[in-house]
Amino acid sequence: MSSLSRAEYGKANVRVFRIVRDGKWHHVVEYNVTVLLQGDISTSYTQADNSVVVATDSGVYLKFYIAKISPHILSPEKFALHLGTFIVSKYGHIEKADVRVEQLRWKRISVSGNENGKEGKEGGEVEHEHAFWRDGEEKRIVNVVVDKRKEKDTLIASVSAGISDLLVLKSTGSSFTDFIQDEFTTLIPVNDRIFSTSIDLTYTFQDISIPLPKEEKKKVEFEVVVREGGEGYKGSVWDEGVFERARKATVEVFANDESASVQATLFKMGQRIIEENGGIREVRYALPNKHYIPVNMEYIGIDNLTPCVAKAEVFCPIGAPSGLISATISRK
Ligand SMILES: O=c1[nH]c(=O)c2[nH]c(=O)[nH]c2[nH]1
Repeated sequence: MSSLSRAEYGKANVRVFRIVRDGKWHHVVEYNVTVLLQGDISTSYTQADNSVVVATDSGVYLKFYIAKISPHILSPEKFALHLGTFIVSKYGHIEKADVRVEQLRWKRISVSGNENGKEGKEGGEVEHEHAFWRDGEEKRIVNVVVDKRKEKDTLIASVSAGISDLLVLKSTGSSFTDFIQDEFTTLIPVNDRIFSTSIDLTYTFQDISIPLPKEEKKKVEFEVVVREGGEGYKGSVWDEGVFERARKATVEVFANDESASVQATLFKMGQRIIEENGGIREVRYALPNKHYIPVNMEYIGIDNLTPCVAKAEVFCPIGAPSGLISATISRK
């Protein structure tokens, strides 16, 4: 005997690009959007009953639709909430929408003079009105789960956000000593080493509750959600500053910390984000320790390791294996 214990489905990685025109001053966002749905859909698996299926293909146009109509499109958190809220309130039998948005990093190109940009200081650089460049593979990540099962007449949304694929490296200011020495230990303790990682950060806000309007339960207006200080609103999920503060805290601690280990630096990063952002209840990092191995060049008659390994100048970056250091830091 067997039974269906969990089911969710949807369309993954729908690519959406949107321009918002403020006269000649354009804003652009590019998102990869994934939405997975749960609800009263089990018969589609167990009885081949497609009458309960919102086709994943429709999911593509639902995303384009909200990208077109949402006044919140430039904020990935609000866009994700708008999309999730719209879906669970439109389809009565869909109880939960799990929305993931990855925002690619398009930044304004700076140019000399002020022909096509905001007025800058004479001879200085100005931001261009409508020209952008991709600033690496880094992504801003948002995960929103909108759930209408938890409480009667209320949608509960959990919101987390963060960063992925932010590659950083420092060439000193990092050591790793005093670790366990036994018959398996080959690593040499060092007071000075390269520290490089690809930052994967997730911070989680307090849950938000969105009251369903009494008369028309099927038609939740997103405006209910964004009303500042609304019921259940306890933090700064709407505050665009959170992302920039969390990013700055992460890279500043990385750069300035005299690191005793990836673990110790990670904890300091998380502590600073919690301290600086009242609406965040939890921070999680996953940091691969990307190894750079000093090269022994004796084979070709060159000394690269004197007076010690820490003074090496030529290194071989290693793709795999890497250490993987992860932790969650929570508000007390
Ligand atoms: O910062 C580090 N933490 C570790 O747990 C570890 N293990 C290792 O081999 N190198 C390092 N570096």
